[in-house]
Amino acid sequence: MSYIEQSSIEHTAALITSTGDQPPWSPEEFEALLREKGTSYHIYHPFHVMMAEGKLTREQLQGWVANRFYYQISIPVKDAAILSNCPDRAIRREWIQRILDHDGFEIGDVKDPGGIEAWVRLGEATGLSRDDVTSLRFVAPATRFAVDAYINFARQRPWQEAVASSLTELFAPHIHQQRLDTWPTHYPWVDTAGLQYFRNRLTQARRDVEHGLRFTLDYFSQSRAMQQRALDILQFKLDVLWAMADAIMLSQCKVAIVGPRKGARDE
Ligand SMILES: O=C(O)c1cc(C(=O)O)c2c(n1)C(=O)C(=O)c1cc(C(=O)O)[nH]c1-2
Repeated sequence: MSYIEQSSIEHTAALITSTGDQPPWSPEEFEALLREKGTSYHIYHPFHVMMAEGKLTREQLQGWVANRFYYQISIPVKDAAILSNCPDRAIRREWIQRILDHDGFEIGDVKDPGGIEAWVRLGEATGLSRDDVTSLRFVAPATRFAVDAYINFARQRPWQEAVASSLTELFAPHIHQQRLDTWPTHYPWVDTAGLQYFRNRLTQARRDVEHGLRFTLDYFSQSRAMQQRALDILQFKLDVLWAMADAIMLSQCKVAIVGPRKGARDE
């Protein structure tokens, strides 16, 4: 059964009322199980391991940045889907900050270009042009499929499930810090000003996850079955990130073996 079939709205309702054989885990046990999922975070994917060890070529690092831009522009769309499904004003007031973080804003004298713009500057710091990044011409088809699965999940599933799917951010500060620590040594040709995106996310991700985790621990604690559902959702999102890394790695291999796809890189 697929993630989505497994979790029809009727099924979610059944999970709430299900007594099951076992009582719910305590909040501490449940949180520990969510955190244990970090063992399959994409920081352990061979492509990210190579990145951290300085083994990527310039073209491979550029390929990662260009592909990841599709994730960057999709995050606020995903967050807008959550807002559109959520009737709870208090949740929406907190959640909307995520869209501002990525899209940026200008309110009176206060301006923030936002995370998407910071990612374009990261691309420029690696030697790509703004158009190389924003045109999406280097994005591999399977990267789109993986990222679109995440957007579709947020559109189609109850907003509480979509909130839980953001919890991979529990593990994100570590990978951002790893890049800040290793890139200047391994990839000295990358302008360090371009690493600002990673610096910004250290605090933003911790704040986001504090909110998302508090909500998930509370909402999904009504039964053991619901807690298991939250763990499965987190696994789905880990798989999205892993699949994205697979897609990026394979697209870089193909470039090396058979040359660029027509319409990409040779333009
Ligand atoms: O660079 C990364 O490895 C990484 C991972 C993740 C994540 O774990 O989902 C996010 C980000 N970065 C990130 O920058 C970001 O803004 C973000 C938002 C979300 C989300 O699910 O809402 N994940 C992530």
